[in-house]
Amino acid sequence: MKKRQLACKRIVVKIGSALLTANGLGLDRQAITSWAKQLATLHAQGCEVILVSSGAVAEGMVRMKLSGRPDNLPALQACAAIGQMGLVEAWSSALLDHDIQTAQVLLTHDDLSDRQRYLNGGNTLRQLIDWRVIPVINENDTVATDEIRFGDNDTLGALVAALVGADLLIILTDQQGMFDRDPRKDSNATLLSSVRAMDETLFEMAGGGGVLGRGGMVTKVRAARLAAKSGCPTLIASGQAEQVLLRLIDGEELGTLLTPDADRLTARKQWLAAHLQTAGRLILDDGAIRALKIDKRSLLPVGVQAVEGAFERGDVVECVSQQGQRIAVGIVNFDSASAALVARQPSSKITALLGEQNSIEMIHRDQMAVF
Ligand SMILES: Nc1ncnc2c1ncn2[C@@H]1O[C@H](COP(=O)(O)OP(=O)(O)O)[C@@H](O)[C@H]1O
Ligand SMILES: N[C@@H](CCC(=O)OP(=O)(O)O)C(=O)O
Repeated sequence: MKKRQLACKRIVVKIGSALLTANGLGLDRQAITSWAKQLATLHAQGCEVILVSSGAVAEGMVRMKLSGRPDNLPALQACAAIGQMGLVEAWSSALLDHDIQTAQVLLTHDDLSDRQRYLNGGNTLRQLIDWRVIPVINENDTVATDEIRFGDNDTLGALVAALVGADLLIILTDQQGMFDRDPRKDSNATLLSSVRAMDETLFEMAGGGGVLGRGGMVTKVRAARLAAKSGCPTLIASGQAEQVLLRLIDGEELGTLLTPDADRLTARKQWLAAHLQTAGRLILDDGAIRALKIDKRSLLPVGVQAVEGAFERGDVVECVSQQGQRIAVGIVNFDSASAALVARQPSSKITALLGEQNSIEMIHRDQMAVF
């Protein structure tokens, strides 16, 4: 059997409302048990898994015995708050059966567009991953208004994949994958096996969602394009297919693969180069250059000899050798004054110098492009 070659050390798995909520009858606990078992197998194989799970509103509706989705915002948000309890409880107990801890992470669009909160969110997720915890992420529906909401969790999944530098985004839904037209409307629709995420014609084939889902295939294509910009491929597949996650990770040609045009490193470099102006420079010693170029590690303050320019936490800075040779660019975790204070200092001294910090790295590996 032909197999796909996919990197899958760090994966984001998004499970949609249409799939999770057993046709509007509340959470499908049997399905959750099955996905949790597959996630546990991947976890045991050393995979780092981040889950983006919808279903709060649908579960809230069932708990409140509502026959339809509320059409006013406070009722919708209240439903999400009620249902989110059931959602995290279901995932937490299903994964705990495999001795895996979970963490609830609720995000809004604002959290990921503000550079400080973007960095904090990324650092927290990385800490959870390092502790081998599976984060269970959803939109923070109780505070999200139209201006700040993602609306669908496909977009959230893609932004999380970019945030943590995932190797792969898997979107599980109620169809076998992406078809050349909506299979719900046309039984002659053909399943696409592999496409370029940036192919514009995909939008002509992607339709809207069902009663329970929010975005349909359009938001999944948009999500795949967002993920592709950070070099991450997306798989869209049926959550109902037997052992779907294990088979996808094994490379079986299930569902639809949406491929990025550039690999992760190139994409990250392009993104850093295109979107952000460098605001300052860090002069590195030889040990730090070796750590970045050969050991592929994060940049620690101890290897920074000097700090040039005025920058804020979250700005992009250039890392250069003492001879001025460009080594890397990346998003810095300290402002220039703090960076100057901790430069040349061991990590153990950082809290004493700056107080409790969200991160002790000057630039995290995931936020850096090395030349
Ligand atoms: N080209 C297409 N291929 C597959 N599904 C499509 C396509 N266009 C529209 N859809 C619809 O998208 C739906 C899945 O999206 P959605 O209802 O938002 O689910 P989810 O909650 O899983 O995100 C499918 O049930 C299908 O009707
Ligand atoms: N945040 C919402 C999910 C939004 C939603 O349904 O998105 P999707 O699964 O992409 O169709 C909830 O938990 O109900």
